Amino acid sequence: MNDEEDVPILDFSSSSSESLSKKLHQACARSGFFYATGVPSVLEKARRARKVCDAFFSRDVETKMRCFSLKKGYVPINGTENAVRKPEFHEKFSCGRLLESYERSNDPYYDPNRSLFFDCENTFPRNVFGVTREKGEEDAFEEAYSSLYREMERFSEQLLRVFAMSLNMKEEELEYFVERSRKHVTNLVALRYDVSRAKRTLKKKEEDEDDTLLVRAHTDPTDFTCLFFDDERGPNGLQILIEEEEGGARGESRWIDVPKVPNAMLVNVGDVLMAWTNGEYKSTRHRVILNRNSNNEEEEEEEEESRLSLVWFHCPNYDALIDSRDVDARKKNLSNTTPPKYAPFLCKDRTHFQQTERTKRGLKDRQLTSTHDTRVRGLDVENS
Ligand SMILES: O=C(O)CCC(=O)C(=O)O
Ligand SMILES: [Fe+2]
Repeated sequence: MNDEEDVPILDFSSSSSESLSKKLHQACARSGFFYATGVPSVLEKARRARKVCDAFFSRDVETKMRCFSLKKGYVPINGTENAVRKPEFHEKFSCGRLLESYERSNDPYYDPNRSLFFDCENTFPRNVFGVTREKGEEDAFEEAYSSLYREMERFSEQLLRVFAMSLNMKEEELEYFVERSRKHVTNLVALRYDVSRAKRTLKKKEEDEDDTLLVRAHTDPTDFTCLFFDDERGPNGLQILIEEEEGGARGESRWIDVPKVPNAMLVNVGDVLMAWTNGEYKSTRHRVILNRNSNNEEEEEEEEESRLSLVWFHCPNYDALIDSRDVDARKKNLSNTTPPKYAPFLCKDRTHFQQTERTKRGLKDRQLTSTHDTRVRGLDVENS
């Protein structure tokens, strides 16, 4: 199997098409990773958001720290603990739901005392501009970032409907996932990895495998995640673990590079959708390796090297019940269902935002991984 089959390209320009839903099913059941094309307005907004992020990250730390916030704002290098993305090699800007104040105050779902998902407001940088060359106009950070956020909310609804179609759900049930995501818990995160720093650290050490990673192997605690990369460099070091199919050598698996596809957005299935589909859709392990050949020596002397990815983490409503039997019961062909592998759970009990609460209670981070542990953490029955 080649990389293009492992990460197929799906055209979303006509989302009602049967062939899209078939291909989506294949992709999600095989590697859980695919590229979405035919989404020009998403890509245009992502390109603008990247520009303002570039402009923001290039500012000095003191300026960036004006919008410091561990949850919704800027986090500098070494600013937080994270078992997956190494804190010493990345800084980030994180943004949550763009709620109107009347929504916050009138709906108990958003009550900050009730949930830690909405207990903090966004903190946007001020006076950051990124020149969009084509039009010669300037974008303010908040405007560009929020407009991608809203576009991703729209695309997510479209995608959730196609997920329902691809699972062969009945016509009248195609809103099943959308309905459970009306008050979604989402984060749009800009991650800037300091590649030069990681390379310098690596040179000074006896390296082991972990030293060559910017992001350790993990699965996402979302229903799905979308990623945007630099047009020229592409996913630059992002790899996914392809497990040998049944009949292949037991336990055999191999890391493959996610191929570069211009004008496309990468999408991957997370743990929540895997549980919802009773394991039919795969939440595949991925990691980011330090691409040591990405700059030649001369350039390295002159230019600091970095890697910027924009990541849309999507989770359904925090009180959504994730129960594969409920999904199965809405399918056209009821005889195709399998006994549930995962105990039903509320979404809020599984997402990694919940780790803040777990840490307070002295519980281990579910994201902690090693190359030898079980493929997906936290979804086992006795744990729920
Ligand atoms: O930055 C990337 O390319 C991947 C990040 C990632 O997988 C994550 O944060 O979950
Ligand atoms: Fe991830």
